[in-house]
Amino acid sequence: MWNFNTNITEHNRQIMVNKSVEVAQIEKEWARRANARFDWEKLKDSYIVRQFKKITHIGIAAMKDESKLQRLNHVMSEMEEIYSGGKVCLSTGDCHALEPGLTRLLATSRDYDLLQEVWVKWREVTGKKMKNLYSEFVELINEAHRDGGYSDTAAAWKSKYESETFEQDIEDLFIQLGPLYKQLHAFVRRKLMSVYGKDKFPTSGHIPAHLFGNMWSQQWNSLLDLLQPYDKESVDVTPAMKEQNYTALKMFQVSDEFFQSLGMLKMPKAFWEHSMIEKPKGRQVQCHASAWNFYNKKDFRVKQCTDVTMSDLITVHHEMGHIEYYLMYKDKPIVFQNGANPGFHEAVGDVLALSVSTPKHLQKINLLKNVVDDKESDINFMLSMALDKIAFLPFGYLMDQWRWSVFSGETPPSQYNEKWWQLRCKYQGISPPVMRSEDDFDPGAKYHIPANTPYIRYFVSFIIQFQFHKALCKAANQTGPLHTCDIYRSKEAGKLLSDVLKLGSSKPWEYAMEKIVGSRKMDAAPVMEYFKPLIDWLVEQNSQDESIGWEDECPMPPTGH
Ligand SMILES: O=C(CCC(O)(O)[C@H](Cc1ccccc1)NC(=O)c1ccccc1)N[C@@H](Cc1c[nH]c2ccccc12)C(=O)O
Ligand SMILES: [Zn+2]
Repeated sequence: MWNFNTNITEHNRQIMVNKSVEVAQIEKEWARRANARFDWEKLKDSYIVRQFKKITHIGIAAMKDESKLQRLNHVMSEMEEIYSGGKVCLSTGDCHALEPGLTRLLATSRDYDLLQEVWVKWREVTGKKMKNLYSEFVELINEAHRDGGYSDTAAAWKSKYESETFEQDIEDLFIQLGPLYKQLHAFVRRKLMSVYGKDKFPTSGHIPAHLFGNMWSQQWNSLLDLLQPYDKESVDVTPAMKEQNYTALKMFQVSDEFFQSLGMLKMPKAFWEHSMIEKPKGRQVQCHASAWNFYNKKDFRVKQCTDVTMSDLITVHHEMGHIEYYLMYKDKPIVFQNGANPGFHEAVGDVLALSVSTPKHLQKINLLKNVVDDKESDINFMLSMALDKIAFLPFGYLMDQWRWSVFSGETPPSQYNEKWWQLRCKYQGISPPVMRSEDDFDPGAKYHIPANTPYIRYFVSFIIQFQFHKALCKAANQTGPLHTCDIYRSKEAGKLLSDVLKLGSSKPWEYAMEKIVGSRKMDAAPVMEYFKPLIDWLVEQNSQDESIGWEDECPMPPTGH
């Protein structure tokens, strides 16, 4: 897997596909033995029962027909290759890959037509090319999970949260945070109208999807220079990082130092020796960031095509959070070497990044100079955080709403793109800049769809990371508003977090949640508390805006163009 992802060749694909079939045989045999020899569900020791449960739930390896498993792995590697090889040639003559070229263009250009060309062409060279592969993939992966005892793939994915009410809980959280998103959406829409002209916006209230500075409109922090309400030093420290000749290595060292300041574990030698932290020249790699566990208690790696930007500094913390979790549970039985639930694994690094992002912390590490502590600076900062964390919520929610409907059969291949845009228009209040059809396959333009990586974990993470942040700030004796808290150097906060990370998946996640935050439920209150001053400010800013919100249905995109 590592070799294929860091050097995509036919040779490495063959090895990877064959290897995964071989590993599946072993997992299947162990699961068979466990079930044949023990009536383990009736055992009294819940710790033992839990281990048996993990041994017998082996994912797609359960596929009975080996040649179908071979085909499934091949189809997945083909989709990943299409995505990672995606290149877009613009009418300017320049050709770019997603990272860093298209990402930089989308983040910095304010040219409506150029942004639209990048948005359309990326979808042509990725999603459009994998539509048939994806429908074959859905059939095969559903068969694999049915062989494993689940009704479909969605049921297998949801089972990781071990909760009958999981879907309802998620929906409740999304509804609870909807008004906050609507306020932010109205504020951003008004500003973008003043930049691009009202005539570029549909009367339905939607915002054209290519104007957010992000390929998927999932995080809007690249728009901060347009949106920052008060003229103060920008909290986007990308210029300072470039000025100080930051390198990818320096960014990882900054993150490593933060973890150590909490008394948490530093990166082992192998991490610094084997990680791929920059895009290599001369070979095709999967640039989407990821953190790898080689299950030998020594070898842990990050693969990231790091760009020297603040956004990537945050992603560095995200990936290091995965590695920190690996290190914390490395001495647990293999079956427990996982997050308490997938959302926990995604939250670790982001929790630290909430502290790193504060102006006072950025000043501590010399990336901001004359930080003033006044209301206007506060609003600027909270807006920048909302463009990352609040803007993300509907996207984090809808990705698997779409996939669950596909796996369950509710959305057939003939409606893949229609269903996708229904959700995008309804939940995000965005619209496609040009006509879409079923020849397109826009979900495939987002890494996690061809990579078959579940996504609701990020929605869960964006909620629980604020619960963790609040609890760690209390442990660090941080008084003052939640959004100003920086847990840097707090050994108490570090211990509170470490003690839970060490559990891995050996205890139900509600137990782990209770150990950190004192309650067993996901709760949006800390998110609301963190953004409270901004919410009041946005409501006041939007009070003249008669049209908060948008119609459920997608508008007709402009013709011509
Ligand atoms: O996809 C990622 C980061 C990649 C990952 O670290 O989550 C990576 C994805 C992956 C999963 C499986 C195979 C290959 C890649 N996940 C891991 O590396 C990972 C590690 C341990 C356990 C589970 C997943 N972030 C999401 C959204 C996101 C969440 N937090 C963020 C912070 C900053 C920027 C983006 C995000 C995105 O880009 O849409
Ligand atoms: Zn992650």
